[in-house]
Amino acid sequence: MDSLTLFFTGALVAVGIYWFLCVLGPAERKGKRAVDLSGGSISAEKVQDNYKQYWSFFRRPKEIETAEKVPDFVDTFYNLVTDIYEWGWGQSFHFSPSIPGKSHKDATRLHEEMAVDLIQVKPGQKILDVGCGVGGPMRAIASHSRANVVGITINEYQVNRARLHNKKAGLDALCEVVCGNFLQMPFDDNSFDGAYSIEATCHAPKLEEVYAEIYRVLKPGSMYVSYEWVTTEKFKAEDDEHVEVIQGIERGDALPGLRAYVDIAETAKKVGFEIVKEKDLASPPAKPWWTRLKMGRLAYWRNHIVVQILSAVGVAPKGTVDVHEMLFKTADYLTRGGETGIFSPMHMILCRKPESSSPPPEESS
Ligand SMILES: C=C(CC[C@@H](C)[C@H]1CC[C@H]2C3=CC[C@H]4[C@H](C)[C@@H](O)CC[C@]4(C)[C@H]3CC[C@]12C)C(C)C
Ligand SMILES: C[S@@+](CC[C@H](N)C(=O)[O-])C[C@H]1O[C@@H](n2cnc3c(N)ncnc32)[C@H](O)[C@@H]1O
Repeated sequence: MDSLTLFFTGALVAVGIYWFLCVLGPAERKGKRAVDLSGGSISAEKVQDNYKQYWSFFRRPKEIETAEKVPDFVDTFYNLVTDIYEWGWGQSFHFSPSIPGKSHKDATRLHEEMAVDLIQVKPGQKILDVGCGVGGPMRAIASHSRANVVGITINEYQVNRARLHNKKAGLDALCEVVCGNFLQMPFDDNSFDGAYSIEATCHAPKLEEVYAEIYRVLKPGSMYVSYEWVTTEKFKAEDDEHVEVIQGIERGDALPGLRAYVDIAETAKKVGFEIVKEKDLASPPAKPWWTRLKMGRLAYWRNHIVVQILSAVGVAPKGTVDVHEMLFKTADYLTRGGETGIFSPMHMILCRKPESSSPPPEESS
């Protein structure tokens, strides 16, 4: 073996060890390894077709006419992305402002705890997590508040992941997960002491429908807080670059059209809520939420190579490469949305269901 061959063999072994330790290793601790990437509840051979269907549906979010089909496509989206999210981001599928001196993990947890502090629940009370993902926020919130949390998600694969994580964390006595549509929830009227949604109701084709459902299941006098995805006052519909960024965010995140920040409180009032507080948690002095996305760019390239190799050797389903590429591009649109200030993923609204709840005013036709 000449010295050049020896050098390249050594370099390959070193890269292999680096991948094993730095790529597969840390992900394992988060609960998902690259070699376990799947299409959620979709069988491996159908992942590519499902991705194509998803893409043709959400390519033009503003033109989605059949609102009834949205939850099904959102379900498909989460089958396609859940493992990649867990592998590359962790168990909390949302953003949080950066906090100097704190890790992403701590900043995420503090953002979640703030939600439950705002709705002022007591230990033992029952609260609802609307669009709970694999339950990262639910576990942080249950540990912090000692309230009983019931989470709902449309995606069955996430239900199984969340239940597994709850059990592993020893929190299954406090945390329950239900598979269902948040537009028609399988819960009784006036049955929860509080509710929260973290970056989830943006998937509802009509915000009014999900807010009305949350209002229905809350006990009178109890509170609901939501972190909403919105376009801010800086967004100008006549600016082509703004439109490109917002459409990029909608396509890559299964959104049937982003809402303007002014619509949030209007909709909450319309279904009967009193508005207690409203604040864009992304605005200064909060530190940028998108730095975590920017810092990950090098890791995304590395991940892309890993996904390509795993897909080529048949470990990851065909189509995983397309999904990963879509997320790669989405990360860029989200970063541009943050840097330009035209988009916020954390427009916070805190509402109360009045003590004596008269039915909300009828829509005039
Ligand atoms: C609230 C929603 C999801 C928000 C975020 C949790 C996700 C939005 C974009 C996702 C990602 C983009 C790039 C991926 C990267 C290419 C890959 O290698 C590792 C995973 C990513 C970082 C991934 C992680 C989750 C996001 C940041 C929406 C859907 C309403
Ligand atoms: C971006 S994830 C956020 C998850 C979680 N809140 C978190 O922060 O980790 C959005 C969640 O909303 C859920 N969702 C979207 N549309 C839904 C619907 N119609 N009914 C129930 N859940 C839905 C998705 O399944 C997913 O779990």
